[in-house]
Amino acid sequence: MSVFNWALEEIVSVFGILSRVQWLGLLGLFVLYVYWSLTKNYGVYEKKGLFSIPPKMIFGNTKDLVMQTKSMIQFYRDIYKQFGDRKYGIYYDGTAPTLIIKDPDLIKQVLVTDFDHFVDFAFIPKELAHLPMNELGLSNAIGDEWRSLRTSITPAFSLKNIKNIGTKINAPALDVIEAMKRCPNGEVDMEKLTGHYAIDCIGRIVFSMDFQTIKSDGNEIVTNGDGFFETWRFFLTMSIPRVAKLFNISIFKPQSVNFFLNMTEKILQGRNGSTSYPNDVLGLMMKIRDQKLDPDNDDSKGQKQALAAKFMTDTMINRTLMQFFLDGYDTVSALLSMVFYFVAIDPEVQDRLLAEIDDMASKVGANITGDDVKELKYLDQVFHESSRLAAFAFTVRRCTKSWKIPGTDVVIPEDMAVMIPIQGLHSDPKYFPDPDKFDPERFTAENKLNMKTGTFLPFGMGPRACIGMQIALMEARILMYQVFRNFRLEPCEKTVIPIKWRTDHFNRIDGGVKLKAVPR
Ligand code: HEM
Repeated sequence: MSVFNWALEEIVSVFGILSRVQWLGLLGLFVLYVYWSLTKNYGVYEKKGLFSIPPKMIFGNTKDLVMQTKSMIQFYRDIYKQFGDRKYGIYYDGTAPTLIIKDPDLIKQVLVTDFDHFVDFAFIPKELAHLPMNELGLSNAIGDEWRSLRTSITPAFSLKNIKNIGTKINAPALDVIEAMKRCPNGEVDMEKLTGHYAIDCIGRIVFSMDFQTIKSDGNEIVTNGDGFFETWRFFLTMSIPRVAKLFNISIFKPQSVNFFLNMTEKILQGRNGSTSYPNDVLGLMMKIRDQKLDPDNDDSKGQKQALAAKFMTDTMINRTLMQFFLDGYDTVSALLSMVFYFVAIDPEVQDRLLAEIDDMASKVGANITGDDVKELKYLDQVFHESSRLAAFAFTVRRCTKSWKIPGTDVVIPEDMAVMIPIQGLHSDPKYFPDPDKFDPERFTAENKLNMKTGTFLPFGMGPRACIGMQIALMEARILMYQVFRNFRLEPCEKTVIPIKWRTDHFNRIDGGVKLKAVPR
């Protein structure tokens, strides 16, 4: 007797009411139901005239991503190409149809003009967004709550308000230089160093504290920052959110989230007794909470202060502080390490960059300020070109109010995800000729004027664009200035050329960024 027959006999003997044939019928119905629920969405939009890539059961179009047979960057570049000259189409994220938009004008419409229809991010499944374990502050807030929160915390991210930001982060940049000098044979691990730098910058900008991550070559802040993201959690919560909800599986590792929440809570409590407001992001958030922003000196929201204060509770301050570690650490480190990689393997670009930096160094030496560094035009070009090639693969909005695709009768319903394939756009020869070439000339002032809006989106676009962009840019400029003022970077034996993107990370490369730093 086969195991199947035996199992059937057992069931029949336990529930002897149904015959073997009836049981088989029930099983058949169950299988049909599962098949129907896994495929019911496939083909719905195709019938309305939208193009799609034929989906596979369960995976939809995401098999290479879920099985990690392609990097995220390559995956989204390939998906984009498969839509050919079409302006949009349907892409299946597992079983869920997602509108993918390729056309820059439509992208602008979704992200800016018709933002009202696409207020929410769809990175986190809706059913998980409001569980206490996934409450992260701004980036998972939705609808009106997001609007009020964003207005409320925006002044805390304004460079006009974070006084002397350049000078504050010059100290960690100089710490990086000292750490580079200590590296045996000048072999530097730029992923590690930029990671430590990003953490120490958060310490200075947000808390006016020296976390000493660079000096100590890593500490528990780094370990917990690295621990936030676990691939299995990400895929499980994204693909089967109901299971994640049932078993209380959070999107980010709870130990890391709790570590940072406890740390920020202690710092906030320590400050709450004082009547002064230190000049840092935490001080600004406290000013917003207490309605103490001064329109004469601060980039404030004037009479909106009372409303802003309503949302700036201590809990929200804590969660926003934690978000600096979640959103402002790995992003900055991954992109900055790639900046150093691209420059190291392109001696001509490096020569030009060094010339510009030397010119500035002859005037200000090591003590560069935020205003000085903004004058380094070629440095900015290099940063932007790096952020074109090493950008996040995509961003995604959730349709919050049904939306008719212009020029068609197709209506995108509430809750459907709309994906903007950033990496596809950044590598489209129509917008960036010879797209694989690292060419900072694309970002001269003149060429930027000719760049089509909606094609270059390393920080997103519209009201929901990255709130930390100016801070990230400042961190990049200061570190680039100090590194190239002191060293020439070259590839070494451990440098991985050509680029091979990791399959388990958004925008890092296999083998990391190991380079040789030659003192100048
Ligand atoms: C190189 C570094 C960074 C990159 C490439 C980056 C990129 C992005 C992108 C692509 C988005 C989505 C935008 C959209 O869909 O339109 C985003 C959102 C966001 N970023 Fe950044 N980011 C960086 C650094 C930072 C920093 C330093 C912070 C500081 C805390 C930060 C905080 C945020 C937040 C809070 C959001 C969500 C905004 C909202 O929900 O309104 N990011 N970022």
